Amino acid sequence: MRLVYAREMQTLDRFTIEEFGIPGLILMENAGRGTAELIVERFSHVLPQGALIICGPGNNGGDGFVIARHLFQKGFPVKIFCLAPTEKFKGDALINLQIVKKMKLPLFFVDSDISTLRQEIKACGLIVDAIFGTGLTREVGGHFAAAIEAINQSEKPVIAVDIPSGLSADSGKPLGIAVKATLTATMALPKIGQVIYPGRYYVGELKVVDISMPKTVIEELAPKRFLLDESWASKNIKPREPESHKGTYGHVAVLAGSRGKTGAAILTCRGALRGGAGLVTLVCPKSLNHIYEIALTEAMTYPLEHETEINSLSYRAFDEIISFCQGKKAASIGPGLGLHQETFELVHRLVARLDIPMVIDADAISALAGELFHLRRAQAPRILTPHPGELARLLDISIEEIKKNRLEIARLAAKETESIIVLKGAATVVVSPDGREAVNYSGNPGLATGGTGDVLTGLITALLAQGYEPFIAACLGVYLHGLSGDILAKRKGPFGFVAEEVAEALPNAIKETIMRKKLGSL
Ligand SMILES: NC(=O)C1=CN([C@@H]2O[C@H](COP(=O)(O)OP(=O)(O)OC[C@H]3O[C@@H](n4cnc5c(N)ncnc54)[C@H](O)[C@@H]3O)[C@@H](O)[C@H]2O)[C@H](O)CC1
Ligand SMILES: [K+]
Repeated sequence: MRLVYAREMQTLDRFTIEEFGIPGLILMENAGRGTAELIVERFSHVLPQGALIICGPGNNGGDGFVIARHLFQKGFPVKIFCLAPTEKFKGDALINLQIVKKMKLPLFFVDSDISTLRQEIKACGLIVDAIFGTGLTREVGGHFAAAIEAINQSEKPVIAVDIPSGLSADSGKPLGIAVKATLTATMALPKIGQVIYPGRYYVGELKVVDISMPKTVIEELAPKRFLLDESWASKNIKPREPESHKGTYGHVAVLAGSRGKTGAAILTCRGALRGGAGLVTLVCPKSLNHIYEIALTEAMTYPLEHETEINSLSYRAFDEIISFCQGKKAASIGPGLGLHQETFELVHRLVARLDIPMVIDADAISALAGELFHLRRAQAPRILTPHPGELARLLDISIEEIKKNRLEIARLAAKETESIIVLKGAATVVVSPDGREAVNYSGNPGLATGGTGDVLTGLITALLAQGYEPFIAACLGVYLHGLSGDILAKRKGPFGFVAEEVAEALPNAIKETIMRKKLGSL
């Protein structure tokens, strides 16, 4: 599903109305009817106590009038509270206000004194928040803020129309105050601010309402920005053909590990194996080989003579590594690699010269700080998987700057490095230099434990080795990795599971996603 900013949504809206001639009133009717049907489906147990629809002055309020009308038609008691006088309403919203007036639905107008509204909030079964949608332009104040505060204190089920009122559809931050919804019924497409933090806290469960915006409008005009959820993943995962063998799924080379950090190499191999690579070989310093021979069963090792005094790989092994990688389908480099100058020199040369797709993580990202031109000389796709600290070092900016707008900075990084950027965190974003981007919707804080990044690196490399197009490999890896964490959070608990288990749960995540694909095709 595509992800949009408010202004992009408004353009799609306008195009639908002006180019396809679908009147805004039809869109509003579909928006309101679809939301009313969702409310009946999910909240019929509290509807008999009455639905309280709170409307703002714009088309979001207009949606609210349509919802009230449809709930009334289905026999449920409704009460409509308008936070603006009739003369403030225009266009489709005004038309729907006049309809509910003619139908004599219970309709009240409030301004500064919201005492009546407070009483109704206490007495109702559920609240429909139709105050502001994508037209929110400034900090919420006055009686609008008081109403939102009363809604949040009510502990009633709250259905946000299009977006929780007060939440910025773009930044995902509240403009002063925002409704904390139980469920958000968003029109046509999810908005960026709903799927990143803190927006996700305010949205509750997110459901998309089809308002009959023509598919071609979305496919041709909507930005190539994707929400990585189970529907996206089930469309992009490829089930296996019966006539296949290890070679079909590629041989992954892992360049990782050094003294004291052998676990990172082992976890990367585990991620690659559980991610479906046909074969995995760990290229390692000879002095550590005996450790890996014991720790790794399904993965092979390729021990190298040349190593540094901290038992890390050295550029002196460059030629040998290049010849070993002939015929391999993809490589991981970085986890636990060490920060030795000779290792950094090796990273520079391999990133520029190794002509197979490569996932660059951890110490290999640190090696590229101030050396981005090696990436620009790359002869095959590069995927970088930094956490905010690593990206801050790579771009020589502060972590605060990254936290302020993760997607913006990831775009800058993709451009500067001419590589795909996976900026890990809540929520992980994937940005490609060709303009495609994605926000991950799976995962949870239980994944914030050492080594899960190594598993992700191996997993993405395995997907590259199986022939997934690099941007898809990065997105599918991020999604499956997060889903593994969700499976573990359900099965074991909100945190306390470890990286090894995330690798082990990958087959379950793959199964769930493929099952969903099969169901989707039924
Ligand atoms: N395809 C679709 O997505 C459709 C969406 N619909 C609904 O329309 C709204 C957007 O409507 P719009 O009139 O542009 O704005 P809002 O209703 O969100 O409200 C803005 C309204 O309020 C005023 N305002 C803005 N900020 C503040 C503030 N802080 N304090 C006070 N007043 C404020 C502003 O001047 C406007 O008048 C969308 O979200 C959907 O719900 C269509 O119904 C169907 C198609
Ligand atoms: K709203």
